[in-house]
Amino acid sequence: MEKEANAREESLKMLIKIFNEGSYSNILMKNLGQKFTPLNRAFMTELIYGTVKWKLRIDYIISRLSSIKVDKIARPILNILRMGIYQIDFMDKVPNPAAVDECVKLSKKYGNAGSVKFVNAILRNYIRNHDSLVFPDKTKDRAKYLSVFYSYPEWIVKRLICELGDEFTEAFLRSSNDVPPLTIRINRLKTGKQRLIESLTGKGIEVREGKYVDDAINLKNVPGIGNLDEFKKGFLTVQDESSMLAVKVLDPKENEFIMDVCAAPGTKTTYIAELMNNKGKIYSADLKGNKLSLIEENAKRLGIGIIETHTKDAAEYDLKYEKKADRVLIDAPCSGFGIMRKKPEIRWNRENDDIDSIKNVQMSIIKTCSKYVKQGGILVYSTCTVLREENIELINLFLKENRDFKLISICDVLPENLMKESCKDGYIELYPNIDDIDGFFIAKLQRVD
Ligand SMILES: C[S@@+](CC[C@H](N)C(=O)[O-])C[C@H]1O[C@@H](n2cnc3c(N)ncnc32)[C@H](O)[C@@H]1O
Repeated sequence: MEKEANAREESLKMLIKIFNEGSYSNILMKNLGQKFTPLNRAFMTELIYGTVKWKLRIDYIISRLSSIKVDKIARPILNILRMGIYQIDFMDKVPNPAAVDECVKLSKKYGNAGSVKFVNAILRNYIRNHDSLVFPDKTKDRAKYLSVFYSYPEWIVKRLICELGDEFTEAFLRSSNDVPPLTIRINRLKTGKQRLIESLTGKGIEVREGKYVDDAINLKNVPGIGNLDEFKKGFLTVQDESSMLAVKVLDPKENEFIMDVCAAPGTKTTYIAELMNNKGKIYSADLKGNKLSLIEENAKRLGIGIIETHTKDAAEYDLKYEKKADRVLIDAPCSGFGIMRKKPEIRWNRENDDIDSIKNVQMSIIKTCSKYVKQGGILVYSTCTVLREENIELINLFLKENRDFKLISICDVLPENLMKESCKDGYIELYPNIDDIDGFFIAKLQRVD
């Protein structure tokens, strides 16, 4: 019990870091180390990710119950309330009285007698009147309703409705709140699929083969992936199938020269190297020099020796590489709306005005790095977002001004069960609600002048 109380307090501290200091939930969880039992880690993971995801809906609930405006409630107390409402609404295993008691205990420590009363009253009131809670009217203001009910900022909902339509947006928002499986990629330089599956199942881990990529395995009941021997020995890498598909579309070959220009932390760079059988050369660069060590550590762990890392702004031209690369991968910085299942705070960290500046960076990068592609060579542009203005619309704008590039079919490199109309036109849009993997965009271009 004592341990569980600590888990709640640590969760509170992490929520304050996420909401008030812009920290990322996955990085905070990774840094927890061995401080908590696997059971408590699982509890904290659900509590933190869940509270972050459902913040807007929870704040709406608080606003209906509280006489104090949500933004006037002291930060720790507000986050205690958020955790309490999340437990009452979503964590069936926590009895409601226990959720209230634990929140009251926390508010004693982080507030005063008034806050204890306040937290107690709001949570008990919510339990009593849970069923009579009224959400915004879905027939009057669809965007507002979707925003509150599924817990996304209204501007994101509006943008999505504009691009994807009403029904599709609702399905997308719903599934972007799901908990995704933990997907890993087998490192075939070091092990085989059967061998890895056997050693993981031998540890009580539930294993299911990937849906689209032969190198993908979905795992359940993993007690901390970084602690597994299989991880330490470099037999696997955590990677979603969408991200693997971008590399499948790039289709790297042994002894080629490949440029991955937005590469950190190197998930795709290292897959490229594995598919090249660790033969050839990979230029792997990122704007943020402090992230290069992640690529280098990953490469070392996986037994890869063909990667050269560089700190480089991909929007700045380097004449040295003009028409030198067999293939260039631009895994562009983007709004990230395709991966909100894994990084729920993305929705709170972006603003409407950010999209235009993101698009400007994407366009500068593609204009610059396309120059590195040799005659007949390949350029793959990918993002982890579903906004078409960052995806196919951006590619079409680029192609208008760059007649020496054309989109080419990707039917030959994708599995049958993923074939979509657009694949023959050289691109694919992936959605969690349709394809059951991260939302992604992948386009394949060839230099043809
Ligand atoms: C989507 S992430 C890349 C993920 C990576 N490809 C992987 O699979 O592990 C985009 C990366 O682009 C980097 N970035 C942002 N702006 C950049 C720029 N102007 N030039 C190069 N890299 C940039 C970010 O630091 C970030 O690491």
